[in-house]
Amino acid sequence: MSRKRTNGHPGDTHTFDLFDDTAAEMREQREQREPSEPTPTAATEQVSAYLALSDTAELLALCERWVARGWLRDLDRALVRFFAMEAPDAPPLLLLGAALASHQLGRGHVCLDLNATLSAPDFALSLPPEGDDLTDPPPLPSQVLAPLTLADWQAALNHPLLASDGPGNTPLVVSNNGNTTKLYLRRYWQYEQTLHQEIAHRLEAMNADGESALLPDALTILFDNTGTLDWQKTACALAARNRFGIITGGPGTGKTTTVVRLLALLQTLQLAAPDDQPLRIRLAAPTGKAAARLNESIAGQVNNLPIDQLEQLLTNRVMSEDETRRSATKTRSLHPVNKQFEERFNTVSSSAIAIPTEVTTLHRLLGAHPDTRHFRHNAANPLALDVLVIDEASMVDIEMMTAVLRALPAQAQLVLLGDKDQLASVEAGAVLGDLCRRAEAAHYTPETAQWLEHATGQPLPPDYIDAQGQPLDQAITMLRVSHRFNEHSGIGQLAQAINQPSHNHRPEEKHQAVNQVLRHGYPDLHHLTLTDDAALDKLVIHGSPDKFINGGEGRTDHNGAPIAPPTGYRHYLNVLNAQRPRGESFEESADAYNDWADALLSAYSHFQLLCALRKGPWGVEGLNLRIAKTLRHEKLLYGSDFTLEKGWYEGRPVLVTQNDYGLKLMNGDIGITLAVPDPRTPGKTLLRVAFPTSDPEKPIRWVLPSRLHAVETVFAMTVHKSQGSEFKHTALLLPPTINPILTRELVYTGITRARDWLTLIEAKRGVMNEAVTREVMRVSGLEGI
Ligand SMILES: Nc1ncnc2c1ncn2[C@@H]1O[C@H](COP(=O)(O)OP(=O)(O)OP(=O)(O)O)[C@@H](O)[C@H]1O
Repeated sequence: MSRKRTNGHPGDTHTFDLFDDTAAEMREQREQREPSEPTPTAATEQVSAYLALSDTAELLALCERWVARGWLRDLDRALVRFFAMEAPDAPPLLLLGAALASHQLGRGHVCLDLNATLSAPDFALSLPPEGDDLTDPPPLPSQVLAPLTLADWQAALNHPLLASDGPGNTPLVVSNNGNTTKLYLRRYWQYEQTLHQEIAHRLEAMNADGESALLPDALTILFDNTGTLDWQKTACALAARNRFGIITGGPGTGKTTTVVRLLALLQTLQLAAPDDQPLRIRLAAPTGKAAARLNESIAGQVNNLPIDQLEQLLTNRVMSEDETRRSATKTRSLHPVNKQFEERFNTVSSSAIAIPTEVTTLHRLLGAHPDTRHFRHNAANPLALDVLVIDEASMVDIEMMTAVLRALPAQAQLVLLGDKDQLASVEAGAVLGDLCRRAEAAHYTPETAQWLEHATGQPLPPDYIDAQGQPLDQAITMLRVSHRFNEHSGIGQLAQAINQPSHNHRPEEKHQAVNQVLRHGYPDLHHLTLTDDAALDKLVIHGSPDKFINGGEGRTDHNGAPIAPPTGYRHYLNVLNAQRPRGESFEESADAYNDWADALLSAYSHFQLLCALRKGPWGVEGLNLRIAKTLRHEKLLYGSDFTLEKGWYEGRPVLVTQNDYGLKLMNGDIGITLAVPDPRTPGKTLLRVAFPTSDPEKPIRWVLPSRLHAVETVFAMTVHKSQGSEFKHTALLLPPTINPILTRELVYTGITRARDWLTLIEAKRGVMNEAVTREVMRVSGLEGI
């Protein structure tokens, strides 16, 4: 094949004539085909594939076919159409790049990596869509891009109206770094630039707290000397030193525990300075569910803080200084925060060391304007705070993270908490994962190691010290010891085996490690390979406690408290029936109905089935209906097939899928549908959905089903939606065939939702092994900070 081509400069030619001769030949062949000829063969599809690179109309037609198949979004095609209209001389190859770059956003990537796309082109589209029967398929990207080199593609991206390498206002940005080329839509390139700059500025400006003479003593009060390297103490020290910090760790490694101590530490160091007011600290999480969970655990932990000892430390310090110069400080330092401050920041006590206990969502914190991308707080109207802590930061996408950093005052400190190995947000940008790529080996410089040893009294092992460490490395701590799952926990061991990065291990090694855990006979883990429907039905009804050692009896948690055996959905439906209030009037018996709903919601959190897919018999849609029918068969639910599939019925658990500020419901909230007395018709009932609130005065929000527009039944929940939640017994169902969505991150995220019990279900043996050796390819340019 001849490769006559130009470099696509508008001055050179108006058409990008890559493979021109071949394409012309092929077009001719196709035109000669009789209209009555049967459907296209592989050869004629190959013709379309080549034509798409030389002819804009052909490319648009191909995009159309991809959209019809669900491989590309309508949005992506619309963008390309628009570019083709605005710049008719745009090379088709540039337009193809734009379509694929736009498509990556819908799949979580902020840009298109051209090198990666050329080596695995079919990953650039949503292939294969669930349930596609693949008859008459359009050409695949691998067919379209087969003859292309990186240099060809780079040359085609050279179009002054549409693409530049950064400056200007072209809609596309091409970023060349060494041998890699990435194509961005400008907005996302801009987000990355802003994040880079904001984080780099904060890393340059260290906190005065890092120099405080009080730091080592305060850390000694907050952390017992265990004789081993305490990463939680290290995390607190580094976070106090830097204006930007990350604390990452798996489930139960003590992220919340650490951050509560960090807040006490920061407030103590602040009060030791002569002229400072208590810090204004805000806590936030990306979803309502995650915020509620942090709220709960923080409230529990704040009471265990050694506040008296920290206050004593402050008093001693003040007393030891020049009395006259410090007398004012003494009184002010230890003076409780005033009422207004307490109310504004919801601090826990009237102590001077004011620790906030209320967690808000990021949308609320920034002041989201419904239906726009804009927030009330931004660079021109920054947030009024000194410290912002964001939990579950792995779920924050690049757009939201940029909005947060833009709205943060320059002097304010940002601390991100999260599990770097979890699935990233479904929106574009795996910010936490990207920033933590080097967290495993720490890469602390000798200078940081020396400072840490002084602050914490702990020398760092040489493995974590690297003279080439980058500034960002110095602000990240990875917590490495799970306090919830010890070496006797199958959940913990499985998480660890799955989480070994594939580049360190051959797939067979990983399979072996995973299978060893599955076969070991851990008390909290059951591995189920489906051979018939009965086992799955039994699991969702009863939880199959008989499959666990001792029927799940006799286990205790790390604090010695007994763990109840695993349950299925019968558990909450029993509570629904057994504890139904007898009150005739919903209003007069409000407390009784609230207590009932509260007990029911708590019982619901004992079991959750998670799955990977949305569609098909192994996806949320198929499983929801199947489980509802199974529960009806057990006389635990009632309703026709139609009602169970599309309507409302008592016992229906629902998941909120979009924030609704009017109803005060957040994406991720779970509610349960209940029949309560109808105030207008005595003796009759009506359905209302009970949602938990964080308001002790009004613990349940009762909502009429007709007001709920973005909810879905949640007998089965996707792993993506389960992020930020945790269930006593989690059952993770993997479908029988491998699918691009099944990755190590997905399986890890699913199994770490389990608090006490995990049932891992393989619809067909072997899928788990395949899934755990496939990693999400995170494509972004967030590196080198
Ligand atoms: N250093 C420690 N020593 C003993 N127990 C600890 C320690 N740190 C945390 N814990 C306990 O371990 C459990 C998990 O801690 P925590 O909730 O802080 O972890 P986490 O990383 O925030 O968990 P997750 O996000 O998975 O819910 C808690 O019960 C906590 O009291």
